[in-house]
Amino acid sequence: MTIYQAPPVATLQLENVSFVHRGSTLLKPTTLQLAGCHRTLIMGPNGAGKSLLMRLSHGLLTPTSGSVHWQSEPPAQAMVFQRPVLLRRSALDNLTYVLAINNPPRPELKGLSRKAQAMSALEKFGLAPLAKRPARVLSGGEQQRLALARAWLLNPRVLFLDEPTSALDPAAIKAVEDAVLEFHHSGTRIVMTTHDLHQARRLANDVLFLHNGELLEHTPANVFFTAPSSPEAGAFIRGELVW
Ligand SMILES: Nc1ncnc2c1ncn2[C@@H]1O[C@H](COP(=O)(O)OP(=O)(O)OP(=O)(O)O)[C@@H](O)[C@H]1O
Repeated sequence: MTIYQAPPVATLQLENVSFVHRGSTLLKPTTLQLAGCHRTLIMGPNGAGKSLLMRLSHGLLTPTSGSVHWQSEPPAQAMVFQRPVLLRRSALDNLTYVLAINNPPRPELKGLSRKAQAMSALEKFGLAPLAKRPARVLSGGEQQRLALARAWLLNPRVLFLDEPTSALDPAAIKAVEDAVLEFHHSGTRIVMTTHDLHQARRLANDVLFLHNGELLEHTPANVFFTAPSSPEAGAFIRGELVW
């Protein structure tokens, strides 16, 4: 059996990154470093700038000022959204499509046809019986697993997830969390937003806490949950209304 050892993940560096839209500063100048293969959870109230920070980090948005860079070659990256964006095709075809435009395959799938690679991803995420079903009629949880299967085929070294479980029931949440842990165990760095404190406690190695477009904390999870340094994070953890 070949054991695939993932190489170290490049460090992401944000230097004074801000985002201004029509005169409003939505993200104040932010400097941070994400090093190592950790699971980083981004938390904060609605409108705090969590998604913005993630989209800027992933390169979907250009900062108004400052710079986003990787300390070596930018790694393969994928992003999973709250509402998965799927093509009007079958579940299987959604995956073969992404394989047709992205190379190379995951090391453990090398030598397999695109269809066989896609089927193996569907099996991995418990979707094989739904392979022929149109992706858009799948349930919310199934669609999210399909989005994760698609991300898995891209073999990302960094996976960004923007509130991937906010519309899901407990069983579907568990399936997504298991998948996140499996990505991480296979050497993928995780960066994820959530509103769910229990989920953050289950998954986080470290936490970024944002409030009103400002990064107030970047701390190891155990410190964040027991001794947050900002009053806003303290109130947020206690479940008090913060905005
Ligand atoms: N591309 C954009 N252009 C202009 N404004 C934006 C853009 N993206 C987000 N915003 C605004 O920036 C603010 C922060 O949005 P963001 O989506 O980052 O918040 P969030 O912390 O993820 O909130 P939620 O928990 O509600 O998802 C909001 O007022 C939003 O309307």
